[in-house]
Amino acid sequence: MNLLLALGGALGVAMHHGLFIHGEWHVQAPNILLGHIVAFALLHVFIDSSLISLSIITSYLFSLLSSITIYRVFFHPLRHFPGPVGARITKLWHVWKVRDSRNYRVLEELHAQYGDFVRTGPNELTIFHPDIFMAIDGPKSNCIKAEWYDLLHPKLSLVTSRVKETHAARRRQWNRGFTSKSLDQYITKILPYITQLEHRIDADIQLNHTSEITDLFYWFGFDTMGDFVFNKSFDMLRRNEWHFVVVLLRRAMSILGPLSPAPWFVQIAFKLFPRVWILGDWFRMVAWCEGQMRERMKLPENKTQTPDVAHHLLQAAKTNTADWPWLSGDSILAIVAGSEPTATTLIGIFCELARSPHHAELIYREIQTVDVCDPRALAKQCPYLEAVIAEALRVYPALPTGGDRKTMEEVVVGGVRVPRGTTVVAPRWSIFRREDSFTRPTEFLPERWYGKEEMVRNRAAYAPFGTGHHSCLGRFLAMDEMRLVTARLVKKYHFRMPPGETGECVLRDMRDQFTATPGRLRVRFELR
Ligand code: HEM
Repeated sequence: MNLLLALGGALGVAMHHGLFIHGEWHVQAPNILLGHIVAFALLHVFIDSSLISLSIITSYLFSLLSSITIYRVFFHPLRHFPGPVGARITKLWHVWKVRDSRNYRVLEELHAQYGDFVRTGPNELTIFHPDIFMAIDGPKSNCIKAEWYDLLHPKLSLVTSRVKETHAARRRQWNRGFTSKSLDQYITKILPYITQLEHRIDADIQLNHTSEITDLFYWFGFDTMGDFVFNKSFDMLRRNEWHFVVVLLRRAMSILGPLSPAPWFVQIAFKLFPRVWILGDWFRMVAWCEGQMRERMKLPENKTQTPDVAHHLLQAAKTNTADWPWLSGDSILAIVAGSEPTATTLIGIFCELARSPHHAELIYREIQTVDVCDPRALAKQCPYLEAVIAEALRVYPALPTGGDRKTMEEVVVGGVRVPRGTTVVAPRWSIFRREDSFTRPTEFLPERWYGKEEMVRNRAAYAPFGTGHHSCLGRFLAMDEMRLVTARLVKKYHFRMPPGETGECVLRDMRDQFTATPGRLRVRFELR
């Protein structure tokens, strides 16, 4: 018996030092879990005494977990970095802390307590230093996307692609859909949705209703992206109701709030329980998107129609079947990447304009002589509008904490050495609110981007669209959308908070699910 117990213990240590300590295991997590369950069951069958088999299993698990804990606390290359003890041992600590999907708040508290470099996981550092964006994504960086991006594994997509060369090749394909010629063509696609948005607001005014602007901006974001990706709008603005697939998508995304800190947990949930609870929503949504892309592939090309983002990807897939597996992952992530961040920023802009109408009046003065359907003219001639958008991107970051990277060699940030193989988190929420980088950082002050530039003390601390080879591909499209929507609505309406509303709940109730989900905003519109 004692020998068997010792063997169980030795196997636990051997599994840790011989296997688990090397490389990544998150994708295999479901198989590891199943493998252990099967091995334990077999042990139980082959050893007559349940007491002996249970003792061996306990001894194995105890020594495996103890070995992991001792290594992580006392011998890990990150052991000298400060951070909560629980976080050093397991990411389950973090999962528990963000069970209400407020990771940006958890990290902000850790920042206040431990400083600019915090060990937030056994192998993870959260870095609040303003140089971090350039260090992990700048031209000299060798960092890759971290384990989190295996979310869709084995599906392929540009956003989740972790191999540098594969990502670069796919990004070249995508770039064809974002040339300046394409962007000009997209304007004709965006404008009808702004008209539909106005119709919704006009209907609210006629009925003397307050507008649910959160819903309206989400509908706008998803309708336009539906058109850009499937050549088919979700039609929510026109129908005045949520589309079931968008509801499924948003419900499924909510799982990323609590589970994002532990990618292995996500793998287990998605692979072992695909039909359980909101996970089923994810798979139904994926199946729907795949169906849309298949239908679209069958349609003959319509030469008179304005090409959209997916047009270029589909053209490539028609001649090269190797591109096929990319299409469904890319379509889903383009919908998510393109609609939610734009909606979040628009909600932030209109929350601030409704709260302090003088911002809207300054924009109104600027747009008097400008064509509000021409984003190029707006960009050139309306610096205050640009400043309002820039400040909204800072105060309402669309990716508050998401975007983890992994160092492939030692990286130095602000004089601190970050070891090779570390997962690095760069939380925009906190970095965009650094006192040493922005004067009065928690206030919405567009003048810091126009007129009072000295209020931006360190430009490196601002990267709302990311930077370098992993930066946002749709940033120019997003900027055009935000310019057009803001200018058109400011030109047509006065707006204010309804009685009893302050707009505070937009940030107070914001959830962090990789992309931000702001709290509810209601605005009272009147025709000018
Ligand atoms: C205000 C609006 C937007 C903001 C703030 C924003 C921000 C970002 C950020 C920070 C990233 C880097 C994510 C990461 O590190 O994983 C990103 C990536 C990306 N964004 Fe956006 N985005 C916006 C709108 C859009 C739009 C309209 C599209 C259109 C399709 C888009 C498409 C993408 C794509 C494809 C990527 C992945 C790029 C890559 O991995 O190479 N985004 N975005």
